Amino acid sequence: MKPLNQASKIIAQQFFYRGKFIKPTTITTSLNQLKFNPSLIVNNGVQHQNATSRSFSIINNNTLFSHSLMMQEEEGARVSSTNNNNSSSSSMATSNNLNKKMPEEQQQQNKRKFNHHNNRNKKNKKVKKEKPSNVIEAVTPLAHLTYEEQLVKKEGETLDCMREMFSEIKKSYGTAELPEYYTIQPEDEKLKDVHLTWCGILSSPQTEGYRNNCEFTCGYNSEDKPTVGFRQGLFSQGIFNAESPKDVKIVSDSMKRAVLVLQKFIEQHHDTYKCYAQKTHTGLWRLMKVRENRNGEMLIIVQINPTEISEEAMQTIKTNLISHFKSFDKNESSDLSINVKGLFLQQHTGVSNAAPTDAPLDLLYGEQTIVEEVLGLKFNISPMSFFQVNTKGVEVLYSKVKEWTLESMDKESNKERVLLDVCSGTGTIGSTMASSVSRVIGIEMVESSVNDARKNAQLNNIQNITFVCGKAEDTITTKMVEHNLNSSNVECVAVVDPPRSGLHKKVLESILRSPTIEKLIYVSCNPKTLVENAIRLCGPTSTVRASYGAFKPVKAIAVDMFPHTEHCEMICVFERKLKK
Ligand SMILES: C[S@@+](CC[C@H](N)C(=O)[O-])C[C@H]1O[C@@H](n2cnc3c(N)ncnc32)[C@H](O)[C@@H]1O
Repeated sequence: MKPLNQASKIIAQQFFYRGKFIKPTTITTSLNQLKFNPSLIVNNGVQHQNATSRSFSIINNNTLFSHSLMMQEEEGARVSSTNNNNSSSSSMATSNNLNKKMPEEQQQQNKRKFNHHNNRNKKNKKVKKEKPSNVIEAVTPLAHLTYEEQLVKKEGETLDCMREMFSEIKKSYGTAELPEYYTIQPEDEKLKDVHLTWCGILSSPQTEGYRNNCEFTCGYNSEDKPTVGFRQGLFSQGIFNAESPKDVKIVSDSMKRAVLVLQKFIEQHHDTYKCYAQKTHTGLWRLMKVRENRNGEMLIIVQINPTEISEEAMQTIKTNLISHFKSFDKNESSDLSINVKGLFLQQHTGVSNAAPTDAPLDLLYGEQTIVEEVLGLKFNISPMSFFQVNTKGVEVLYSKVKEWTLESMDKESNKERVLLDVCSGTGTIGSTMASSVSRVIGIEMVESSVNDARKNAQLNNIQNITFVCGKAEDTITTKMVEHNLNSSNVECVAVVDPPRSGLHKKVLESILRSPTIEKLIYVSCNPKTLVENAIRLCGPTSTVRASYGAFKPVKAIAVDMFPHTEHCEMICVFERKLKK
C-alpha cells in the first residue's frame, strides 16, 4: 500500500452500477485483467495496488470515470462515477465526505453524462475489435495464421484500399467526365474496380526476430513482478501490465536477453527504485529502447523519471547501470550475453513515456551510433533517428522503389535526371539510387535524421545528394526553385515516403505545380492517408491540375515489412503527361 499524495485524494461518492446509484462499498466486479473493487476507494486516501488481483483504487474522480468506461467495454458492467463535476474540491476530500449523498440534480446531470458516454461507447463497439487476451495477440495479432495466410489477408486488404482509392477519386469528379482509366476493368475478379496494374504482394525475407528497433515498458506483470516488456491494457489511462516479450516472435533472442539484463537490475534495486506509474507520476524506471543491427550490435536507451531522485542518486544509478551492463556485454559465459555498442540514459519528466526528441540523453558508455548495411551501403543510426524496423524487408521495398523510379528515366536523354526524396529520414531511399541518377534532393524535418543522412552520404562517398532540413510543406516550393528542379533541362521523379499522417496538401500542390515531375512514387504505411492524398493528386477540381494535368494511378504493389502484425507497406506509382 502506498500513500497517495495530497493532490490526489479521492472524493467519489456513489457509483452508477447496473442501472442504479449505489455506495462504493457495495460492489465488486472482476475483469480479465483487472479486479476492480470500489470499496477500496473509501480507504482514507490510501492507494492499493494488490499484487495478485490487480485491484486498483481510484485516484480522482476523472480517473474513476475513465475506469468505468473501460469496464463497460470489457464486460458490459455499467459502473460510473456520479461525481465528475467537483474536481477542484476532490483533491482535498477525505473519507468522511465520501459517504455524503449527492444532490438529486447533480445525480441526474451525471446520469445524462453517463448515458451519453454509454451510447457513444455502444456505437464504437460496432467497429471495435476484440481486445487481445495476451501479449502475443496484442503485439502479433496475425501470429495464429501461417505466413502464407497472412500474405493473402494483407494483399486482400491492400486491394480494398485500391478500390477505395478509385471510388473516392471517382466521387471527386462528380458529374464531370471520368479519366479514361476507369474504362479499364481487369478480367481477374479479384481485381474488380482496381483500374491499375496490380503487382501482388512481396513477402519479408525474415519473418521472425526481424525488428531492429523495439520499445519495452518497465512495469509490473500480472503477478506484480517488475518486468521489462510489452504493455497490455489501457496505457492511456495508466492501467496496464508489462508482460515479458519471451514468446513474441518478432523480437530477436538478443533483444530478449537485453530486456532481461535490465529487468535483473531493476529487481536488484527494487527496494529503492520502483517502476514508473503513470497514474501517480511516481517511480523511476520507465522504458527501454533497443536498436540492433544485423550483426547483433545494440544501442540501448534506458528511460527514467528523474523527478524523485537527487543528483547524487542519479550518479550512483549511472555508475551501477554501467557496471551491470558491462558484466553481460560480450560475456560469452553468461546466458544473457549481449553486444552493446552504446548504452544511454534518457531523462524524461512527462506523464506519458513518449519523450520529446530533445529529452536529455547521456551516453553512459560506448558509441553514439550503430552502423547498418542496406543494399550494400552503410547507414549510421543514432538512438532517436528514423530507420525502417525490418532491415531485410526494407531491402525488398527499396529495390522495388528503385526499379520503378529508374524504369521511366531516359538514360539517353540530355536532361538531368533528378530524384526528389520527400520525407527522406536518414537518406536511405535517395542514397540507394544516387549512383543511378544525376542528383538527389532529400527533404526531412527531423534535424538528427538529416545530420545522420549527411554523414551517411559521406560514409558511402556519395557526392550528388543534398539534404534540406525542414517541413516539406514549408520548404518544398522554394527548395525546388533553389535547386533548379523546375528547369526544362530536368526530368524529376518524386519519391514520397510520409509518416502515417500522409503528405500535407501544400506538398502535393507543389508537386502538381512542378513542370518537371511526371512521375510520383508513393510509399505508404497508411491506406487511409494514401487515399486522401490520391484524391488531391488525381482529382479534377483545382486550377493547378487544370494547367499541368492531374496524375493517374498506374501500378501498385504491397510489401509486407511487418509479418505477424496487421500492418503492411505499399507502393503506388502515379504518372501524368505534362501539358507542355
Ligand atoms: C516513414 S518515414 C520514411 C523515412 C525514409 N524515407 C526511410 O525509408 O527511412 C517518414 C519520415 O518523414 C519525416 N517527416 C514527417 N513529417 C514530415 C514533414 N512534414 N516534412 C518532412 N519530413 C517529415 C519523418 O521524420 C520520417 O523521417
